[in-house]
Amino acid sequence: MASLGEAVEEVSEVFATPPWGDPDQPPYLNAVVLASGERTPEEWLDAAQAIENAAGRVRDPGRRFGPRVLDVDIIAAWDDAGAPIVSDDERLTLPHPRAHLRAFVLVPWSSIQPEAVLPGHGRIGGLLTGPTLAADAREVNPTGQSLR
Ligand SMILES: Nc1ncnc2c1ncn2[C@@H]1O[C@H](COP(=O)(O)OP(=O)(O)OP(=O)(O)O)[C@@H](O)[C@H]1O
Ligand SMILES: Nc1nc2c(c(=O)[nH]1)N=C(CO)CN2
Repeated sequence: MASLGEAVEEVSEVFATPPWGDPDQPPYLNAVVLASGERTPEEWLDAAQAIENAAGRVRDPGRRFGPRVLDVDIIAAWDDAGAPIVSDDERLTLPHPRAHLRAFVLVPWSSIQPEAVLPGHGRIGGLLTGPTLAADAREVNPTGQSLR
């Protein structure tokens, strides 16, 4: 967080979440950060990966959704005019291709920006109360902890 400095606008509290995609691992701790600034989306990804590397992130190619010490994803980005940035690039896909399936992303995001829209998928409140995610959302629990 300190490395993002004044770019940070809002930070959700930390939520305890059941592991998604690979159940044989402990619960995760997830939070969402809203940030702004002059960085391009690729520069935000560079910053995210630098934070992961500094935390000692090691990738296990045999375990796609396995445990990790820290994972920082770019969920969505908007240009200066407020238009969503869309990218099919493998290095940076925007919006994040699995964000709409993940209560562990949408519940923390909703807690700091309840009216937010995930580009291409609609209001996050609608996603969270829909048939796919409502049950998952009930298992995302606030911890009272803060990243700040
Ligand atoms: N929106 C994005 N945010 C973060 N990484 C992305 C994004 N789009 C593509 N990538 C690429 O995905 C690669 C794998 O990232 P990572 O290891 O964090 O995936 P993961 O966290 O295991 O899975 P997931 O992407 O489903 O959360 C990164 O090297 C990065 O270049
Ligand atoms: N609850 C939860 N599950 C996950 C998470 C995560 O951040 N939270 N990240 C993953 C890697 O993409 C795989 N599964």
